[in-house]
Amino acid sequence: MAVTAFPDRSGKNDGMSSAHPDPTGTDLVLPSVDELLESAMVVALPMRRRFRGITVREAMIFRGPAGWGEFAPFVEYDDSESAWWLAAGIEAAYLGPPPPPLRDRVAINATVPAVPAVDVPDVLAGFPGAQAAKVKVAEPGCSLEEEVARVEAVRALIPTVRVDANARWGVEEAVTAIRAFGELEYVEQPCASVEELAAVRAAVDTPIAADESIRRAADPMRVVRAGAADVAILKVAPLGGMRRVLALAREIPMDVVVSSALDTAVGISAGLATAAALPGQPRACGLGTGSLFVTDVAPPNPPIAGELPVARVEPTTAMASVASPDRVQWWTRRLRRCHELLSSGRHPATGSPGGGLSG
Ligand SMILES: O=C(O)CCC(=O)C1=CC=C[C@@H](O)[C@@H]1C(=O)O
Ligand SMILES: [Mg+2]
Repeated sequence: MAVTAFPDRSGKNDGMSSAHPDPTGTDLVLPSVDELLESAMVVALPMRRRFRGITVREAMIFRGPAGWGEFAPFVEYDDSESAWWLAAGIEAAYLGPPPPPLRDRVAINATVPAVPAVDVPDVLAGFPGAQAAKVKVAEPGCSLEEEVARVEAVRALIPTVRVDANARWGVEEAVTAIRAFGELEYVEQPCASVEELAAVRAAVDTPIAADESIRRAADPMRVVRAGAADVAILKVAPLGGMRRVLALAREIPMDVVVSSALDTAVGISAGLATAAALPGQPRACGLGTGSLFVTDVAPPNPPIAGELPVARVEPTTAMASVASPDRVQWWTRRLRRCHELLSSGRHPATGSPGGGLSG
């Protein structure tokens, strides 16, 4: 039973999507939840600034024969969606990174939370040498003028600017904002639906990137078939693992940008290993979010000349803020529920004929 490439997530088909079986597929038996819990640690990482509505990032990491894996779906995600993140963590810990690495360093973009323009230089100082920057916009409570000022403050230091609205605009609002921001590399997920992305894409010259329309979709390829985006943002944890991201990247006829799910250094190492296996000259990846943490599960690893090394990570609890007992219990229960979904063989991340992560 091999680790599959990218099975259809819609649940409508019991087979694979047209993704090619991973040529490096390796047999993998789902470890028991008790085995995972033997090495599991739950951390609560303090963040330098509010990002994605949080100031503390909780995560569970565990060790397997191939290294460390991460299980850190955002706390509001349900078990069915969270099970994809567990599949990714188990792949990293029990299979390790996919071959072949085509590079040993990966260019990363700076990530700018929804900060006032005056704070932008301090934020960018955490991403030395970055040649691109992604700016959070459509922040509740921020005026368009404040967001234009944030984008312009970033562009003054890093000319290649992306923005990410996290699906918060309607079509008209998106078009107005995009025109106000001026020259952008792309706009990530301006609206929620594929249809709205297509409408915005038809109305502006700025390229559109799809993120939530891929990582939170029953069928990640629908945005591609609808011609609703120019760039695909791929995240290892929500999409179920490194091999599934690479299989999806082979399927998608557009540039892909591997980005973080606000992972600890463990999850970031999986993202870097994935980006390192992408053919061609990938754009800068959204894998620099370690700079947003005050402490991580491994020593600080700031980018050098805008790049991060592709390397395994050996966490040390000394570096991390171990979570409180009640949060450890919450994550332990969540792991058990998601593991049950995976071991049932009914979850689309496992058990698909021809392979899969299965019990
Ligand atoms: O892409 C980046 O520069 C960093 C990653 C990033 O922006 C995100 C990580 C996790 C969840 C989201 O808030 C956000 C995104 O939507 O891409
Ligand atoms: Mg995004």
